[in-house]
Amino acid sequence: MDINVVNALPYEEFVKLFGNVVEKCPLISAAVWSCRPFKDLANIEVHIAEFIHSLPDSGKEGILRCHPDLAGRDLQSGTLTQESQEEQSQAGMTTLDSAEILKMYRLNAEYKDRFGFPFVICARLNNKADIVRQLSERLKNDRAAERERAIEEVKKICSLRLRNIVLPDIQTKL
Ligand SMILES: NC(=O)N[C@H]1NC(=O)NC1=O
Repeated sequence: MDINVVNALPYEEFVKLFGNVVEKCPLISAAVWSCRPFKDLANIEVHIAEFIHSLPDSGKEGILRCHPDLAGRDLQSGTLTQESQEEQSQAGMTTLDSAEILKMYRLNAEYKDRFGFPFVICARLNNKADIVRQLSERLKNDRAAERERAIEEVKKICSLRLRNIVLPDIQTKL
């Protein structure tokens, strides 16, 4: 998709297309629409990142709370967004055995107890062993460092989702 096509999209179409590049946060694409014209895809990412970084800590934590747990209840009940379903599937979260599901459940609960928001990681860039290891390691961070770390993961997820929309025929890697 040419950047000129993106720049010509009316607000409603833009939000319909890009509304879930940050999970369940269409407000972000709604805000970024007014930054048009974009130079290129990377420029859309820059505006999204600037918007996220301009938020107070409560806003950043709100973004994190919009993310479903990895291998959590939404996955088990089939209520993930299509993007999240594909990402979790790619990371092997849809084929865990019951012991692995229980382990993820316990680690996710411990993380949420400690930080007050869910563990977020770019599933498409990690396999299940990476995810379990990082969940355990990041539990040792303090809340401020972990908030920033998790927001960096949101930006990676966003970047891959944007590429999937704008460059769907190209195998995308960060
Ligand atoms: N909790 C969490 O990391 N969720 C996600 N990560 C990802 O890549 N897609 C998600 O839904």
